[in-house]
Amino acid sequence: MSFVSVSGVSKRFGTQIGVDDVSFELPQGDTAVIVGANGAGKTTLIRLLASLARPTSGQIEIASEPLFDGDANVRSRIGLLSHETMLYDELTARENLRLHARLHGVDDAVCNDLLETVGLADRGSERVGGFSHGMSKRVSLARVLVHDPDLLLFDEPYTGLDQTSLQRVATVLEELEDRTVLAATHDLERGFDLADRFLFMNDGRLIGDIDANEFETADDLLTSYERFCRGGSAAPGNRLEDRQRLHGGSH
Ligand SMILES: Nc1ncnc2c1ncn2[C@@H]1O[C@H](COP(=O)(O)OP(=O)(O)OP(=O)(O)O)[C@@H](O)[C@H]1O
Repeated sequence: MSFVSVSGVSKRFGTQIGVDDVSFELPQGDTAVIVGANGAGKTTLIRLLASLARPTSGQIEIASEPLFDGDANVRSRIGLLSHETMLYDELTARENLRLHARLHGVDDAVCNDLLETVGLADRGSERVGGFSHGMSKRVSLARVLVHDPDLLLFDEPYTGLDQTSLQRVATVLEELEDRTVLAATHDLERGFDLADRFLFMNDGRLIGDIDANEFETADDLLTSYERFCRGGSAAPGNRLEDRQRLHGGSH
């Protein structure tokens, strides 16, 4: 059964199209990775699912509840990791997590566990304002996990990270196996390690929705990405002729 249902969703900014008539279903526990060139609509789609923006048209349902104009509690089942850290610089890492835990009525104890998970157990008493980008991102990731959301949204989770933070973030994301995850990334190699499915976007449109098993290697994914997202040509799909095209006719 679908946990996320996106049906005919468009988002316009005046005459500018952000997302154009996008539809897909995501079953509970699946991870879909959104790929596409700059301006393809990835962030806009993530923001719509996080209910930070309202679609111009179309419907979004989470756990069979409408995301807009329905029970607002559905929003507490969503966690977003975006470009903004959503942290208070003047508070310590642990205080930031505790504040979020209290807002969601979650026991504080989880905060220390999550600092451990993101590799910052020994830095929890330091002000976040003094942290590097990578460390702040790791605290943000811990914050997103505090209330144990059912749907996790990640917008470019790997961008600008040092190797230690990159490795840690990648490991945490790969271990979220039972969660429903939608992640937008330009990092095709890490996206390949994460995805059950790939959503290819171009000019706001969903031009392909492909099972990760269709790609044997990250290079296969890159080839398709170059062909469909950069070239902006025909949409890949799950039909046999598309598969043959994606794999150069070898399957
Ligand atoms: N607030 C806004 N006002 C006007 N246009 C916007 C706004 N937000 C996004 N857009 C436009 O919508 C389109 C999709 O943008 P979006 O940021 O979703 O793309 P993206 O795939 O996330 O790109 P990137 O990889 O560069 O982050 C772009 O043409 C962008 O200029």
